[in-house]
Amino acid sequence: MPSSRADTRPLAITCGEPSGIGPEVIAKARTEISDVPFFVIGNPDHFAGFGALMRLINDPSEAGNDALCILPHDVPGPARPGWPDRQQAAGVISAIARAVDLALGGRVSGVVTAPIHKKALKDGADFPHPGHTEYLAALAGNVDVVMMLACPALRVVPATIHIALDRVSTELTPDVLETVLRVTHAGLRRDFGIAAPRIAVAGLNPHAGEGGTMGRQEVEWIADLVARLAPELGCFGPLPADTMFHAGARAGYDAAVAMYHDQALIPIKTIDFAGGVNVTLGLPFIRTSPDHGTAFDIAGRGVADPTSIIAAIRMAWDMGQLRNALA
Ligand SMILES: NC(=O)C1=CN([C@@H]2O[C@H](COP(=O)(O)OP(=O)(O)OC[C@H]3O[C@@H](n4cnc5c(N)ncnc54)[C@H](O)[C@@H]3O)[C@@H](O)[C@H]2O)C=CC1
Ligand SMILES: NCC(=O)COP(=O)(O)O
Repeated sequence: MPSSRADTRPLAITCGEPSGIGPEVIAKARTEISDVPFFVIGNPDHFAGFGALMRLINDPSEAGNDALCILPHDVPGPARPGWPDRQQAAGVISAIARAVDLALGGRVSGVVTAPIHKKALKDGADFPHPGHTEYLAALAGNVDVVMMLACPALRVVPATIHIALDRVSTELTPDVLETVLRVTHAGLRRDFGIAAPRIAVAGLNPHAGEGGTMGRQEVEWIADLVARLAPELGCFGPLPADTMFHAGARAGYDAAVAMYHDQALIPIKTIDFAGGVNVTLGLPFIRTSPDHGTAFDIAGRGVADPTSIIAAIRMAWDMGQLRNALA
């Protein structure tokens, strides 16, 4: 029988890159959200000066809505806006691992990650992953995950994520695409409450290959794969990517699966950069993130817009309530 009780566990927010806009937007989010308990894993010094009342906690159970609650974590040194410190990289990474431990242990209702600077983590701590998505999948036991970017007007999934363009056509295989479609379908049902998702699949090549004249993947395997999975997963395509994101086309699907990073992220960041949320589907816990990065060019100026992290916090919270209600 579905549970009628709310999930009252707080969300854990990871500090992300201290010299980016993460601390500022987290603090701003706290001043605007009064109905979601959350706490940050990070160095309290990095969150001072952004207008939020702060309270240090020793355990997630002490988190509330009254202040920006901080679970202190060893991310040493001051934050210098726009200038990442190599000595902070290990702490930024271990804060993510700590949040995952709390989530896997059932101590928090979900994890929201503030932006990391991938190169700073590589330079400072030889971070072997291209982003959170891949790191979280590894921490969770190498599960199959997909990256979804979601806003009220559009949900998109890149089938390949942080790889160079010249690797896309070899790394995009039938197995990869089938897994992405399955994880996307399951995520739409579980976390977005869509009973029978419709998933539009983009072609890889211009005009979805134009019958094989502009690329062969569509006629050689993508169309057959999509057709085979259609009865089970509600997928259709491949569609020409250049014409599947206008408003009329978007009305025909619940999510679009694109073949590579920019094919998916350009439309959503154009439509709703402020309100987009990055959500990882397939993990054994909830994870969301703002769609933007560390924005070094504006860090420390007080002008960062918290809309995306607010949407990320609300989405994680709502997903937690939905999962709890259905448990
Ligand atoms: N979830 C994550 O950890 C993400 C991390 N990144 C990382 O962030 C770093 C910088 O990436 P960029 O491509 O420069 O993208 P970015 O999103 O950091 O910045 C792009 C442009 O948007 C502006 N902008 C971004 N967020 C804003 C906000 N909240 N308010 C006002 N203006 C905002 C910036 O000032 C900049 O002009 C890279 O290392 C990238 O990998 C990027 C996206 C997500
Ligand atoms: N372009 C999206 C991005 O970089 C976020 O990636 P992740 O860190 O959430 O895997």
